[in-house]
Amino acid sequence: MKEQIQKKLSDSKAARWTALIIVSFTMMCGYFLTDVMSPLENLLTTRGSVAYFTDDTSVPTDSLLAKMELLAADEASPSLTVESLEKGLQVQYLDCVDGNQQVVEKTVATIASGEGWSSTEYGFFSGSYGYINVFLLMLFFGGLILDKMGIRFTGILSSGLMFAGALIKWYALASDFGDATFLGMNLQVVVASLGFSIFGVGCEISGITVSKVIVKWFAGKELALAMGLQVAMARIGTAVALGVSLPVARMMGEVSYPVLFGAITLCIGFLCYLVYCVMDKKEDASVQAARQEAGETAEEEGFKMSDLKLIFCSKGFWLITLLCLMFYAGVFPFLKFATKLMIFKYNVPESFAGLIPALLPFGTILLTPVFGTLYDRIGRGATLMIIGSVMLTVVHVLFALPVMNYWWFAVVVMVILGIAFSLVPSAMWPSVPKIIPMKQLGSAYAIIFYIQNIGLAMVPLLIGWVINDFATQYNEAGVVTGYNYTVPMTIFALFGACAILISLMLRQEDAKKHYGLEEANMKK
Ligand SMILES: NCCCC[C@H](NC(=O)[C@@H](N)CCCCN)C(=O)O
Repeated sequence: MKEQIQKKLSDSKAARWTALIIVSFTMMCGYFLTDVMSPLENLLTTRGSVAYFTDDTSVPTDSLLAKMELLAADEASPSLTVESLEKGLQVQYLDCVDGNQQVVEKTVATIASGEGWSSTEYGFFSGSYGYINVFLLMLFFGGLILDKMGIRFTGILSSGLMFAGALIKWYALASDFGDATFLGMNLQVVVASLGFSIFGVGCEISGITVSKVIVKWFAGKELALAMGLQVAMARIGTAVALGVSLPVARMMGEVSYPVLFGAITLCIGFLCYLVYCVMDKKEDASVQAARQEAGETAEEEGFKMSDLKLIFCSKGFWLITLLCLMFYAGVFPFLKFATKLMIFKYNVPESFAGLIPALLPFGTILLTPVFGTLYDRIGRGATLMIIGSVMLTVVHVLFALPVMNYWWFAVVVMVILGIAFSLVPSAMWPSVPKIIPMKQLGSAYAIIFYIQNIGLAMVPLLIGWVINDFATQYNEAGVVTGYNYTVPMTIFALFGACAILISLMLRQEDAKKHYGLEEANMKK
């Protein structure tokens, strides 16, 4: 009789890659929503509506109407209103071209309404992703819930929270709050930030859940490649958000439409996670059956609070956590301000400005799995993290330079940042299971994400305030004329410098404790 060996579902290549694609899709939708507002900074911080012309230039409608009135002053022209400006309308107005007053003729492509937020309010809103996670310790509890209640319950809860938060954010942006305030802050900013905070809780808890899902299905197999592919799919979400959000908002004349689209995709992501739960149940059943066949009756011991001690006492764990804080503080918050940086520092036309930051996640889509495979097969994880941190620092120093303000230079620098942003995540995340055992992994990822969220919450707040108070340039009439990005970009470079230091310490610690960070992941 042929001997039958009971196999786990995850031993099937098709099954484990299917599970990966499903959970990665849910995360991709989350990443789309995370950055969907980043390219809209300029529109959000514009007061009143803006007329965009077919030649890709734009003028606030108030100023356009004034310039049109000026030209029509001595003619018996009908009185002009914002409502009379519409798509396809040919307008003539007096404008200063090369120092001379000239009559300019243009065609209106679209009218979009700005929200009139200050840079500080925009920074507050961008950081709100992490407020509940940080101040209500939600990520910490999320890790405990994950280790106690399991992957299925936690994933459903967190993807539901992402969807709910996205709906609140959309409601805030689609509604007119007039001049209403809450605790002295623009009410629209407050409600949008509340939605983004709730979404942030869901997105981060989904992140740790998906990490645990991947370790469950891929441990001892293509772990780093799988993690790299999950991150690559997430980056598609970020890239699409950065690339299409502004054109969509301009076309629809409203900042809320890209968010509505994001909320719809999150609903689909939620449904996908339910499908994964069916697979997860089958995997558990197959593991149970395989154990019984092998005569292993003892159940794996559950998570205990005392297990946290092991995590907190590990120096390697703390170094990875601090590296994560510093490295990510130099990337995700930077993306929130990158589109406006392209417009004002590198003079990129507004409709293309989001495409240059979008190069960053696009590059990582290919490179993260490549570096993941490299780590799986050759090792050198700690060294990859050092190289990535050096590149991050160089990039921000180059962005801080007051010279070389050419669009092609910004493209080159962004590509380098893309390589750095592939190197560090593809080596850092698969290194955590080498330091912390599976049983405490949910809590370990949660603590790392928690500390990382302090950066994701506070850095946009800091940079928004710095741009508002130190980088904005005004003319004598108090009108904003441009921005000087030297100080904000120098702050980002400092995060990179800290990341270099920490990654060097991590390699040293690895050599002492033999975590195996420089060794290959795949067992031959
Ligand atoms: N297996 C862990 C993968 C983590 C990927 C990592 N994500 C994060 O660090 C999140 N805490 C923050 C994501 C913010 C955008 N939603 C990544 O590199 O994206």
